[in-house]
Amino acid sequence: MASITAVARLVHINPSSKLNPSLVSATKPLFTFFSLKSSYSPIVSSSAASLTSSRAMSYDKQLIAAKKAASLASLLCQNVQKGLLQSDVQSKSDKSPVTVADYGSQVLVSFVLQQELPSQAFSLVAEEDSGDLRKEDSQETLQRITKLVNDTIASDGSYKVSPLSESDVLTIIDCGTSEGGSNGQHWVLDPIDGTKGFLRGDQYAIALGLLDEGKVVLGVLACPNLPLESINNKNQNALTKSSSGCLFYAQLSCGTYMESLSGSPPVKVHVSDTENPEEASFFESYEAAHSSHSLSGSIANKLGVKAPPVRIDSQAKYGALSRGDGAIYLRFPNKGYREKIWDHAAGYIVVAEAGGVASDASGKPLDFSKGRYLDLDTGIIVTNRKLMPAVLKAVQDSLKEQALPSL
Ligand SMILES: Nc1ncnc2c1ncn2[C@@H]1O[C@H](COP(=O)(O)OS(=O)(=O)O)[C@@H](OP(=O)(O)O)[C@H]1O
Ligand SMILES: [Mg+2]
Ligand SMILES: [Mg+2]
Ligand SMILES: [Mg+2]
Repeated sequence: MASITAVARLVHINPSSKLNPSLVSATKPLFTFFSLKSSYSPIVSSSAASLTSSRAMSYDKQLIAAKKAASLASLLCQNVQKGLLQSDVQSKSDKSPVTVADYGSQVLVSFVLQQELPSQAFSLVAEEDSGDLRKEDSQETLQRITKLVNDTIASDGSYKVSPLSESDVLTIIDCGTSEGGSNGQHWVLDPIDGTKGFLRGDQYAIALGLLDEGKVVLGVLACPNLPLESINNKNQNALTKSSSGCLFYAQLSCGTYMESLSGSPPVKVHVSDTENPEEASFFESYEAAHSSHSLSGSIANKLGVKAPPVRIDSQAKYGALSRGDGAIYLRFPNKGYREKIWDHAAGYIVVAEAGGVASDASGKPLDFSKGRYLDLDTGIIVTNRKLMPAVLKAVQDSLKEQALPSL
């Protein structure tokens, strides 16, 4: 009952009335015209773009809500990063780190989306769950998250709600357990992508996407430590300059825009249009455990790429690629690793709407309709249309060589 009351209060419905059906996992489209969007293809051709442009306004409200949610979550993350305490970091059962900011960001995004879109069905596929926070020894951490969230909501001032209780916070975190899929609309959230980068004081992103009938139709990437200037390998010292951070956003058939997190006017961005692999610099994960640096090195050699790789954490790589800081993003996790949709959904549409393309190593487009995981062959390649055939060939040749027994 406590959870029903908590969530009911969030959307201003009478707690004594029946639970708003819109709060239960959404599987049906709200309006019939959403289902007409099935013509969307991850590689947006100009004809597909013109076919859908008359309906592209459909996600405007969701975009405004998503930008607000990601911006507020960024504030919380920036405050935590400034004064990171050891007790703010815990280890999840898979040994990956999670911080009070990951949880706080997830609560804020879920809260803002429900506040801003009260009449819409709400389904959220998000990285974090409340399991560890419900353990006895997490009481202090939960208190800290609750205070961080309440302080951030109060500092924003737009929501006249009483402060969230710890139980509200746990309930809201668990709004993120949706399985997603190919029916209806689902938000997809990585509350902090690049937690290791966040802990190092480096790059991280709040990554929020929206799926409609299994396709990504909207994405917002807040990158609080990414400068507005290019971070291409000639300008890597831009990464050490203080900056207000970047907000990238994209809506199906409407292009990709970037503005500063402090609210500068948006600029339309486009991926690099280079056709010459020798001029193309590439991005890869900072963490070698997340993506084979030797394999991408071999691919870059085959392509004749001259510049050294730019290694930064998180989907900030997709943001940087969308504005042409580099031309290729290569990602090759260890065999057996399953990619999650929240690690790519927002970044994917930010790049696709800026004119880029993404595929797995076999050339198949990324498929976000299969639930919480992406089903892929071997790795992820993101680049512009002109370079994709050559990059794909170099990837496949390198993978074949790697599979050969060494003499
Ligand atoms: N073993 C392994 N292989 C591949 N990927 C993994 C692995 N472990 C984790 N992750 C996921 O990587 C997410 C961080 O993104 P990046 O790899 O782009 O960042 S980094 O440069 O490596 O820091 C990171 O996202 P967050 O957990 O949100 O930080 C993970 O989902
Ligand atoms: Mg992630
Ligand atoms: Mg994360
Ligand atoms: Mg994580």
